Amino acid sequence: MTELGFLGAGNMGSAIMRGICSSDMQISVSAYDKDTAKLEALSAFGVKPCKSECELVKKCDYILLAVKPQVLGGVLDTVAEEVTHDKVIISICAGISEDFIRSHTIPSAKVVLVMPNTPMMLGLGASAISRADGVTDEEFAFAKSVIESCGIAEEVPINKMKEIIAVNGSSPAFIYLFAKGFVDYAKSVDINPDAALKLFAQSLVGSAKMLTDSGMTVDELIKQVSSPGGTTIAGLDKLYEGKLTDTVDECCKACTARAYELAKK
Ligand SMILES: NC(=O)C1=CN([C@@H]2O[C@H](COP(=O)(O)OP(=O)(O)OC[C@H]3O[C@@H](n4cnc5c(N)ncnc54)[C@H](OP(=O)(O)O)[C@@H]3O)[C@@H](O)[C@H]2O)C=CC1
Ligand SMILES: O=C(O)[C@@H]1CCC=N1
Repeated sequence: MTELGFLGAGNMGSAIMRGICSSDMQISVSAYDKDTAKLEALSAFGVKPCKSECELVKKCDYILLAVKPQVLGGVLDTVAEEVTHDKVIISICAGISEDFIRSHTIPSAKVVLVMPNTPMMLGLGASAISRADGVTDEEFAFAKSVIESCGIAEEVPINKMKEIIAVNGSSPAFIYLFAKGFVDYAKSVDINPDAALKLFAQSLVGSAKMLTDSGMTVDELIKQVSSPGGTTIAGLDKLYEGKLTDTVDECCKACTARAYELAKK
């Protein structure tokens, strides 16, 4: 049976493990985390705890790196001797490149890079995925199926894995901040914030479905809501005046710049 192991069982690692363990994938899942309480919680899903990073890497065919980028170099140095040519390393660490992983393990390490997002916790994740040279079609298909156990996955060129972070990895936070603006407004005009949050959240779900399923472009969808002389145009004018799309562009660029900084650590 294929052995998949997780280094790190925090927010993202545990979300992916729960996704796999609730799917019909016939694989053995193991994990190591410094916090043994996290491993105990996952044992209820059938995840086997390991006592060290090295024990995990030694036993597994696929190793999924789910620690913070800032500690990854040290973790890889610890396990480097256990990384062999037949193992596949799947990394979800923001900013981390295949070269970084290879420089801390072996030059020919097989690497799959993934940028997931927190909606994975509900099985509604959106992950960008890419493979470095040397990963076979079969190995890549396996890695993709692991990620797809908790949402959708889209292949992205490997040299765009830092740029994509703003679009799906970090964007849930940007969307939540946007939601906060609407709920705060509702409160300010004496509307129950819980009702407002439900209405705004359902508007997000519905709008997302329109984006993917209506067959219309983003501009056409905006126009469809904007009755001539109506309320939407009045609101949109303020967003254009505030240069919302320029601010989003700056936000994405800052996100990408930080990913390049993390890549150097
Ligand atoms: N959160 C997000 O929205 C996203 C995160 N990512 C990436 O996912 C990765 C994990 O993020 P996230 O799950 O949020 O972080 P968490 O802090 O929730 O999880 C990381 C876990 O790794 C543990 N850990 C630290 N050192 C080791 C070690 N040597 N061996 C094993 N486990 C260790 C941490 O323990 P302790 O807390 O005790 O240090 C923690 O439990 C990051 O690289 C991040 O860039 C990618 C996309 C989205
Ligand atoms: O903020 C971060 O660095 C991680 C990567 C994408 C979302 N969270």
